[in-house]
Amino acid sequence: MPATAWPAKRCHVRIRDLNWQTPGHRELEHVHLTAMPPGRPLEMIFNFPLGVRETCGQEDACGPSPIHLGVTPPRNIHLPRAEYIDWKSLLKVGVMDFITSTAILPLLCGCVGIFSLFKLLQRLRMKAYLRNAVVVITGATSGLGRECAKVFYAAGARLVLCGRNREALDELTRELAASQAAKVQTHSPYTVTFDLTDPGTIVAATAEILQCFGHVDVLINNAGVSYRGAIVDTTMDVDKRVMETNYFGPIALTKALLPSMIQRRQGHVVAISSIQGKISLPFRSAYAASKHATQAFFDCLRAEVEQCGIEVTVISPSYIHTSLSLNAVTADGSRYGVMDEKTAQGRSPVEVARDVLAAVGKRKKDVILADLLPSLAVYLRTLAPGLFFSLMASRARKERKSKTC
Ligand SMILES: NC(=O)C1=CN([C@@H]2O[C@H](COP(=O)(O)OP(=O)(O)OC[C@H]3O[C@@H](n4cnc5c(N)ncnc54)[C@H](OP(=O)(O)O)[C@@H]3O)[C@@H](O)[C@H]2O)C=CC1
Ligand SMILES: CCCCCCCCCCCCCCCC(=O)OCC(=O)COP(=O)(O)O
Repeated sequence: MPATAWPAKRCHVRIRDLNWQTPGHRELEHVHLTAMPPGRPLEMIFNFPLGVRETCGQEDACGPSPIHLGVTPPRNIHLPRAEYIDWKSLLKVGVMDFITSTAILPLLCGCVGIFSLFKLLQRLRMKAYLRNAVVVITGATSGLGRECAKVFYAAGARLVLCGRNREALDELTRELAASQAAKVQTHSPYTVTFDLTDPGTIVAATAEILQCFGHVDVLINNAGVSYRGAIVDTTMDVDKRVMETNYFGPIALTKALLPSMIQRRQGHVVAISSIQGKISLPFRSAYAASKHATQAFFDCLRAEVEQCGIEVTVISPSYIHTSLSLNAVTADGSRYGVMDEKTAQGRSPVEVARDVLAAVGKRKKDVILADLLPSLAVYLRTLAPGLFFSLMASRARKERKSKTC
């Protein structure tokens, strides 16, 4: 359509943010340029405002109406080159061309095939790694430890279940024996009772385990206790108790088993830490400190024993629905005894146990098991510490207020 057929009415021309005038100073309104590879005739869509009816060389057009000008834009209409090209449409056409071209389909199929094969091999390797492996789990009487016992049992591991409560360990053993879910050959677990705050019992338990099995393939340091209290009110005995349970106990157990692992040039040490091993929350001082120490110790260990063929995995979960808050110790050493809302809303321990199994099977080094907010908090602590500390201070003010009011 020649330029003379453009609407006689005064309209505005708008191309993205550009206003420009047509030859003869007639203004068009809402002209949209569509796909126009260089050298192709210009196509314009005249989009008249509601209520304005106009004949744009077509029958009574109202609203968007494409007009193929059949000419290149007049010289006195200056449009930047980019405005001539609808990149989206061009990209779509390009991608479709690329996909339907002869090479890409076989290439895509090949990639999917290789990826599936890789995943299959990874699963087989993981299964082989855990089948018949001697796996020691501390804190198996409750929460995450109990669920870990179930998933590692179903994977065919030879379990050593540790805890302070013999009855609870026996009950778990009966439950495992009654479960039918396993697809592989399972092994009746061995149970050992000891208290992580008592170094003597740790040494004796290690000797018992090594005497019975000869070696340990995987040690899962899961047992732990949390804490609720203000630093100013907390006795040193409480700080020590939390550190003994969460830090000194697990490292004593690890050190007791390490020589046999080094001798075999094989073994895997797992630490169930916490997001609070990476960030510190107010009124959790003893717990956060013990988890930070755990993270640091096992990071050092990983570096030191890598050349001996020993793997170290630190797992940092966010809230899990267990008895952790109920069992937490308070500033004066008494049991907190409250199921916190955040704990109750936490992930199911079954799911977390499956993630632990996968992390161990894949020999991961450091795993965060958390939603977006706690994960972001970890990065914020590193990238914008000032902002993170302000957020924590305001959290402390709010929490203190809710306690006193
Ligand atoms: N729940 C959560 O929100 C989160 C938990 N974690 C971590 O997960 C791990 C498991 O805790 P979870 O299952 O949640 O809590 P639970 O309280 O349910 O389980 C804790 C386990 O640790 C054992 N334990 C505690 N003190 C000792 C001790 N002195 N000696 C030997 N065993 C002891 C308990 O044994 P007993 O039955 O004898 O008391 C119990 O089996 C902990 O390390 C915790 O820090 C990490 C992030 C979040
Ligand atoms: C860019 C925006 C970033 C926004 C970040 C805001 C910071 C918000 C703070 C989030 C804190 C998450 C805390 C998670 C704590 C946690 O998961 O702890 C796990 C435990 O070990 C639980 O133990 P507890 O005894 O405390 O129940």
